[in-house]
Amino acid sequence: MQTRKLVRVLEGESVFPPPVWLMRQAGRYLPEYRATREKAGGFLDLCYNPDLATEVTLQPIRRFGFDAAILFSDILVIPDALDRGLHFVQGEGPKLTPIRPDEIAHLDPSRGETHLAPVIATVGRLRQELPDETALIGFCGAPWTVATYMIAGHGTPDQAPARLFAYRHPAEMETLLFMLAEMSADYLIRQLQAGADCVQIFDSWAGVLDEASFEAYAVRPVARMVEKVRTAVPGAKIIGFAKGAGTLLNTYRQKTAIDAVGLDWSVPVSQAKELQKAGAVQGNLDPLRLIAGGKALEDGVDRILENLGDGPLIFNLGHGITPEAPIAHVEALLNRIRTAKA
Ligand SMILES: Cc1c2[nH]c(c1CCC(=O)O)Cc1[nH]c(c(CCC(=O)O)c1C)Cc1[nH]c(c(CCC(=O)O)c1C)Cc1[nH]c(c(C)c1CCC(=O)O)C2
Repeated sequence: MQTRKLVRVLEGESVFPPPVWLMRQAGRYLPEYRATREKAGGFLDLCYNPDLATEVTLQPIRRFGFDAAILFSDILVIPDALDRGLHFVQGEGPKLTPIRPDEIAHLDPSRGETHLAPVIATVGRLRQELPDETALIGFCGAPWTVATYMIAGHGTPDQAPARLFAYRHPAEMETLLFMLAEMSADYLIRQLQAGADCVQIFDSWAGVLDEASFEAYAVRPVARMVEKVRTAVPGAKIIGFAKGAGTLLNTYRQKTAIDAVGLDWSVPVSQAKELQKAGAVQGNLDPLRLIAGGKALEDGVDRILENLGDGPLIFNLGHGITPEAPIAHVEALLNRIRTAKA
C-alpha cells in the first residue's frame, strides 16, 4: 500500500487530516536556511549544489515533519540553462537579459541536459535521505510564467511586457512557449525518473491573461507538457498551480488533465468543492493569515478543513510562505490541522 499520504490524495483518495506542505517551505523565514544560504554564496550556487540544496530541502521536514518535501531549486533554472544572463540582485529579485523576438529561434534547449544535471542529482539524493512516508515533489515553471521573466528581464506587477510581446509577435510567442514546454517536460521526466513522487507546474502569472490568451498560452503548452511527461512516465502525478485563473480553473483542470489543481486564496470554497468532484485540490490559505496568527489563522484553517476536508485535499497556502512568517505560527497551523476531527 502507498504510505505517502500526498500520493494517495493525488490518486483521488480522501485522507483526513489531509497531507500538508507549504509552497516555498524552504526559505528565508528559517534561520537554518539563512545560514546555509550564507555558506553557499549566491542563490543560484545554492540551487546547483546538490549537498546544500539537499540540506535546505530537508530543513523544513526535520523541523515541522511536513508530509511532502519540495525540491529546492527555482523556476528560472530553465532560462539559466538557455544562457539568458540570469542573476539575483539582493532585495530586487531576478534579472535576465530581455529576449528579442528574433532571438527565439536560436535558443538551444539541448543545453538543459548538462546544465540541470546537478538539480537531478539533488532529487536522487533527496529520495535516499527523506523518511519513507514523506513524498518528494519536483517542479518547474509553466512556459508562460517563465517566458514573462525572459521577456521583461525582471519581475513586474502585471507582466505587461510579455502580454504586449504576445499581441505583437504571436508566432514568436508560440515558438518560445512550445520550446519551453518541451524542455520543461524533459526536465520533469528526469526529476520523476530520479525519484520524485509527483511534480508541480507553477503558473504564478496565469491570472494576467485574458480568456483567449489563457487558452493559448497557459492551457495548451501545459497540456502538451502533461501529455509528454505521461508518455515517458505512465501514471505520472502532476499538480497544476495557475495562480489567479479564477473561473477558468475548471477548464484548466479538464484540458490539461492534471491530477490536482492548486488554488490561490481568492478561490471560493463553492468553486473549490466543484473542482474537487473531478479530483484533488490543493490550497488555499492566505499566506497573510499565517503571518497574523491567532484567530485569523485558526478561522482560515477551519474553513478549509470544514468545506474541503471530506474530499481529496492537499493542505497548502494559496501562494508561497513569506520571510515574515513566524515559525511558531507554522507550528500552530500544523497542530490545528493534525488535531482536527473529521
Ligand atoms: C515566480 C517564481 C520564482 N521562483 C518560483 C516561482 C513560482 C512560485 C511563486 O510564484 O512563488 C518557484 C520557487 N522558488 C523557490 C522554490 C523552492 C522550493 C520551495 O521551497 O517551494 C520554488 C518552488 C526558491 C526560491 N527562489 C527565490 C528564493 C529567495 C532567494 C534567497 O534566498 O535570497 C527562494 C527561497 C528567489 C526568486 N525566484 C523567483 C523570484 C521572483 C524570486 C525573488 C523573490 C524573493 O526573493 O522571494 C522566481
